Amino acid sequence: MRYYPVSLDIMGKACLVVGGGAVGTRKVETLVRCGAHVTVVSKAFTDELKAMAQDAPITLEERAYDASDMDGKFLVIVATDDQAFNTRVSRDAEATCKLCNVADYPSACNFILPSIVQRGDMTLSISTSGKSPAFAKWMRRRLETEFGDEYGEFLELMGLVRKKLLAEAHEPEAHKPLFEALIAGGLLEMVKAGDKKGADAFLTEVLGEGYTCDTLGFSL
Ligand SMILES: C[C@@]1(CC(=O)O)C2=NC(=C\c3[nH]c(c(CCC(=O)O)c3CC(=O)O)Cc3[nH]c(c(CC(=O)O)c3CCC(=O)O)/C=C3\N/C(=C\2)[C@@H](CCC(=O)O)[C@]3(C)CC(=O)O)/[C@H]1CCC(=O)O
Ligand SMILES: NC(=O)c1ccc[n+]([C@@H]2O[C@H](COP(=O)([O-])OP(=O)(O)OC[C@H]3O[C@@H](n4cnc5c(N)ncnc54)[C@H](O)[C@@H]3O)[C@@H](O)[C@H]2O)c1
Repeated sequence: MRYYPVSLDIMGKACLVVGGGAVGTRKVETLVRCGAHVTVVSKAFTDELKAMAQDAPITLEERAYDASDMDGKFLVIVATDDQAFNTRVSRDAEATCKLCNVADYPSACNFILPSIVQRGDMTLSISTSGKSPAFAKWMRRRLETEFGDEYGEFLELMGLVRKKLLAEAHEPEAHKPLFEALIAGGLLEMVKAGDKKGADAFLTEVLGEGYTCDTLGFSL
C-alpha cells in the first residue's frame, strides 16, 4: 500500500490555503465543512470564496505569501497556478513539519486527497494512490448511486443505539452480536422506507424494552 489512510480531526484547527482560485475554493469548502479555521493567502479570490468568507471562519489575505504564514498552522494546502511557487511553499511546509498537499503535484505532498462520498457521518474515500484521479471520480459517481441518504440516516440510528448501550455498560463482546443483528436484520431497509413501526418492533426485539426510535431520539 503506497499511502496510509487516516481521518484527520481538524475541528477548530488553523489551516492555511495558498491560492484562492477555483481549486483553492473547493479545498477551503471541504476544510470548513470539517470545522477548520482557514486562512487563505492569495493574489486574488473567487467570488464564491468571498461569499463563503462572509459567514464562515475564513480569513482572506490578499497579499504575497510569506514563510511566516506557516506559523501555528496544522495543515497546509497549496493551490496556485504557479508550480515553482507551489514547490517553494511545500518546502516551507516540510521544513516546519506541516501536513501539506499541493494540488496536482504528489511529489510535493506528504498527503494526497481522495475522492469523497458523504452520507451524514458516513464517509467513503476513494484513492487510487495517485494512479488515476479520473478513475477515482468515476468510482465516486458509481458509489453515489449505490449508497443513498438512507445510509447516513441508518448510521445516525446505529450511533444512538451504541451511545445508549455504552452508557449502560462497556461490554464490546456482548454488544457486537447486537450490532451485527441490527445491521443484517433489515433495519437499513426500514429506515429507507420510513417504516417507524417496523423499526420500533425490531429494535425492541433485538435490544429489549426501552429501545425505540422515540426513546433513542431518532426521527423517522
Ligand atoms: C480525487 C481528487 C480530489 C481533489 O482534488 O480534491 C483528486 N483529483 C481529482 C480530480 C482530477 N484531477 C485531475 C483530473 C484529470 C484526469 C486525470 O488526470 O485523471 C481529475 C478528474 C477531473 O477533473 O475530471 C488531474 C490531476 N490530478 C493529479 C495530477 C498530477 C499527477 O497525477 O501527477 C493531475 C494532472 C495530470 C496531468 O498532468 O494530466 C494528482 C492528484 N489528484 C488527486 C486528487 C490526488 C490523487 C487522488 C487519487 O489517489 O486518485 C493527487 C495525486 C494529488 C492531489 O491533488 O491531492 C479529484 C476528484 C474529485 C471528484 O471526486 O470529482
Ligand atoms: N486536483 C484537482 O482537482 C485540480 C483540478 C484543476 C487544477 N488543479 C491544479 O490546481 C492549480 C490551480 O488551479 P485553479 O483552477 O484554482 O487556478 P486559478 O488560476 O483559478 O487560481 C490560482 C490562484 O492562485 C493565485 N496565485 C497565483 N500565484 C500566486 C502567488 N505567488 N501567491 C499567492 N497567490 C497566487 C491566483 O491569484 C489565483 O487566485 C492548477 O495549476 C492545477 O495544477 C487541480
